[in-house]
Amino acid sequence: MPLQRLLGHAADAVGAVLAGRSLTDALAACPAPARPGTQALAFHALRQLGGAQRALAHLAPRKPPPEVASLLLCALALLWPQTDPDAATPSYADHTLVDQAVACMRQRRAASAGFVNAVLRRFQRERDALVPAWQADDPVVRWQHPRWWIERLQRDWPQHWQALLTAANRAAPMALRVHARQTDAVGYLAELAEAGIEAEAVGTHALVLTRPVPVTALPGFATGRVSVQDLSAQIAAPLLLGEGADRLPAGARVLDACAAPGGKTAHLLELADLDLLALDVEPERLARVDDTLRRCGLKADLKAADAARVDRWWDGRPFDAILLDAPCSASGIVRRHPDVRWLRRPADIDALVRTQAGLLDALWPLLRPGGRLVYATCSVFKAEGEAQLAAFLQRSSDARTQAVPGHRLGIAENGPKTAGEASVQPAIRGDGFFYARVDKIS
Ligand SMILES: C[S@@+](CC[C@H](N)C(=O)[O-])C[C@H]1O[C@@H](n2cnc3c(N)ncnc32)[C@H](O)[C@@H]1O
Repeated sequence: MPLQRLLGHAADAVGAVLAGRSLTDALAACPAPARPGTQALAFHALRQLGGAQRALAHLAPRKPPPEVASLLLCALALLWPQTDPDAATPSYADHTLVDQAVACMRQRRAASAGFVNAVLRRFQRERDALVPAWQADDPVVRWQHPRWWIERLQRDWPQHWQALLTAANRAAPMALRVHARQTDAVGYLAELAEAGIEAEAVGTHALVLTRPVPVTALPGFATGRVSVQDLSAQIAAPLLLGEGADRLPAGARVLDACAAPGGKTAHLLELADLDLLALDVEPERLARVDDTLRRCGLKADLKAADAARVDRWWDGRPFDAILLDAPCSASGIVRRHPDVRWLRRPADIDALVRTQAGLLDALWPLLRPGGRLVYATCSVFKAEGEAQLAAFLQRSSDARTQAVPGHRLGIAENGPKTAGEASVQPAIRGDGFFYARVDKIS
């Protein structure tokens, strides 16, 4: 597919994000054959958006129309000098990029093609002086995140905020979970090798691919032999199930309160025979849980409901275990969703914290004495993790926790916390997550 077409689609996607839509939705509107290439360009543009916006404001003081601005932002991001050797950068020669951006603009809005050409060529000429100066005086340019986000990480993680922001701009590895009832990581590694796919086993049922592939290329994907799931997301099911004397008995009654698209639901059922109820407030998303379970040959009761409105869905029978994988800022998975940092506002975090607390308070009474609840968020913000848990423990006298594993930052400095994980290399660590298991005193 010619670069000029991909640039046009990427500009549409970035324009949609700037207008407040999610990148996932924006990419769904892109023609299927162009989607992988468009996604690579849009990911790159959003990972350099702080710098590209500063460059555009400097080079075009009079705001260009949105369709011109979004194309320029994509091209400026691609011309942005890359200082992180581990960053994933689409590699195009500068002159090809400029030519193709101009050709794209000529097709879309011929009157602006000369302007696009002038802005991009001037950036090429002046960037060696401009970029270091902007990086020195503006954290948004230096770290490519909104200022409030950087400040929150500085407050929460005074030792780790720089490593977190650097990691957030790298590509995420493709991690897999094999179906424990069908095979294990070592067995599946052999199947991958036969299919010519390079990977490393990083746990009994977990693997990481050297290079991402389409899921349809994975042996047995259609029949549930393998699923795509980040390494940190794979902590939830074993944490809820426990081990040894602490292991949940077969037939235990389990609630997965925020289940869609069903990655953790399937993992739980692959590892244990459970009487499991999976809820999600969004019926269309709940349908994806159904798809996941069918593909993996697993069964659960599914209900579309607001978990916090207990009177609308609970039959009065207490649960032995509850997984609350709560809605959150997604600040731990920005590697996979580079739009999230630009879409969120500080007030969203406060609202999410209130929602999470409401869910914890509504679900806790549904747990039998002696039961356990795992609270999880894919966030690195303490307000959605440590602080949320501390507040819950303070108002719940019958709750006990070891607060383990706590915040998982997805960076080497946050060291391995569970035995099976010691072999995972820093470069292939999981997403940022928070996990706590809370037990109800009997
Ligand atoms: C982090 S995702 C869950 C991911 C899922 N556990 C998995 O592993 O595939 C959060 C989910 O919570 C759902 N949700 C948000 N508020 C909810 C509520 N009040 N009750 C039930 N589900 C809710 C969202 O629709 C979303 O699907």
